[in-house]
Amino acid sequence: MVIEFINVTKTIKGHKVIDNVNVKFESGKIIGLKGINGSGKTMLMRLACGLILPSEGTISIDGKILGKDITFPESVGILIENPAFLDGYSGFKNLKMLASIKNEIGDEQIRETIRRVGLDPDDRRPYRKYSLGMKQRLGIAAAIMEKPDIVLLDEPTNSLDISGVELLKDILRQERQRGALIIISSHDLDILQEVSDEIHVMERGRLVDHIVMEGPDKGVDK
Ligand SMILES: Nc1ncnc2c1ncn2[C@@H]1O[C@H](COP(=O)(O)OP(=O)(O)OP(=O)(O)O)[C@@H](O)[C@H]1O
Repeated sequence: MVIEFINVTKTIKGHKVIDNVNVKFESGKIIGLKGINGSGKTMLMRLACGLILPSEGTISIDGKILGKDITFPESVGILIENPAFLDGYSGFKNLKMLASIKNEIGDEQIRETIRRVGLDPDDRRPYRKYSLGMKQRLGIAAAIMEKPDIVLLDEPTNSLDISGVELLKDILRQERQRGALIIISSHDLDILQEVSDEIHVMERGRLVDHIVMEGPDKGVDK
């Protein structure tokens, strides 16, 4: 699986929020996007999954151009900004509703994913009673439950406590092992350095630096 951006620019209300980006992301890697607030990380992720289309240039998934050959990537899990869950439903019921769209996974896989993010599948409390960290964990669960080829996580460490961050790091490594292409954004360089195989630094809608990480844990050594 390859996502390729060629000369991609996105202009919103006369403002270049993404400015001539050329980049290739490949399966089996954790790609970190680093940048301050407003640098364009969320926009890049929205573009990568077809939620918005470029004003100029092309984005392709395995050679198929988004907005032309395909509307969305076939298999993608997304956590971008606040996950949209139903307040009155439990975590399990929310995930079950989302899973019913594709109808690819059963109850046990949903329960297993809820456990993976450190929540209790038998917790009957409605989503509105969840803490911020629990909401974030459920959002991560929704993104990975169907074992998608592409996993996009925008600031996944937001609201997570230390144990949540550790859990997320394990999940990211397991997802890479499975062969997924994972893109995560963060303003926290330490976390990105720990898990990423590559880090792209964004500034004012541009990719200004590309760091390839090395180490026993990194995909580049495999
Ligand atoms: N709906 C919109 N209309 C106009 N400009 C927008 C809109 N949404 C975002 N922008 C602008 O796009 C730029 C990139 O925003 P983006 O949300 O991608 O940044 P980010 O790196 O994800 O920041 P953060 O860390 O704050 O989430 C910013 O300058 C922002 O003001």
